[in-house]
Amino acid sequence: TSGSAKTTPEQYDIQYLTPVDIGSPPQTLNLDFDSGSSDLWVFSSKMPSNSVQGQTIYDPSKSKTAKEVKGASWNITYGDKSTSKGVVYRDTVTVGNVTVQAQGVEAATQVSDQFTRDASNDGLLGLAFSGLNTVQPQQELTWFDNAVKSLDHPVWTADLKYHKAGTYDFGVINKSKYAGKISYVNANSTTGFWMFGMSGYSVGNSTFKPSPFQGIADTGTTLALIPSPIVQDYYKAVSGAKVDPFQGGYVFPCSARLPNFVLGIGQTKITIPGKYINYAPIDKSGKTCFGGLQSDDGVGFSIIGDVALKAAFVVFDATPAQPRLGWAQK
Ligand SMILES: Cc1ccc(-c2noc([C@H]3C[C@@H](O)CN3)n2)cc1F
Repeated sequence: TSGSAKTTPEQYDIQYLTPVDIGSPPQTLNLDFDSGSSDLWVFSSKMPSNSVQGQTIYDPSKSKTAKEVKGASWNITYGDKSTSKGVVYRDTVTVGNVTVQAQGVEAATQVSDQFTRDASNDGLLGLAFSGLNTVQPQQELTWFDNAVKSLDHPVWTADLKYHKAGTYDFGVINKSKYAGKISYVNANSTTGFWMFGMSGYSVGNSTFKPSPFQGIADTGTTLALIPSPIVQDYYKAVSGAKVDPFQGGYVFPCSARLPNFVLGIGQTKITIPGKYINYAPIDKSGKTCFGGLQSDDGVGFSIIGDVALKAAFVVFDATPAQPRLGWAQK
């Protein structure tokens, strides 16, 4: 089998939400597909009502196929320190006409305020490696790891777009979605992440600078967090750019012209258009804007999030002997 699901950006492409059918009859929730984590968790009927503000909840008592996983619990913290936790059911989960029976569905009993405030996000579907799953005493597999046995190929692809809907495909590499050839690099999955090496970068039309660094492909992170010397080099070319400690990174006048940023990955180069890096105004005045490229200081590796991923067609190839990431222009 193979399948395709449309994914739709929230304002400023802060995250992309994808419809998922859970249970029988199907309850459709819009989830944040996150290649940087490995829990499938949802807003649920088990939460206090005041922490549900506009989201769609999963109610296992209304699903004929839901079975509680007795004694199981989960608890997760994301990069921005937001958290959620709860109990576990197994139920039928369908994404883009690919169905998994008895998928671990983690029903939230509590979520932090950042989740409650995001009315369009009904939970997350983790697409990192299952070793990062937080369910105790026994880890659950990700939806993809359960689906892979029935997929034509052990792959899924991300075709995210700037300010418009894209697609996640499972089990197939759709040639109509990219241009030229796909360039593959090995992924180091021992970290549980889709970790890979980049060879260097260039700013605008300048010469390519060899500067090897490691990063993770993270569909759940909005921006691209890369080594600070590279970020410094980029914003040197943006008039009026400066680090604003109160905003937590580089800002610049919204009227500034932003150069393209090129990432060297394997045999290919991915060009991130300057307009993707003019991420969003910091306030309603629209005078000052926040950069889509920021420093990865404090993380330990770079986080190649949506600002970069939306400039490419990305293949997450989970071939057991050697996972790898494929990159193509589009
Ligand atoms: C309110 C909220 C907060 C965080 C996230 C979130 N989703 O994916 C990620 C990144 C960071 C790393 O944790 C794994 N991938 N962060 C989503 C939210 F809706």
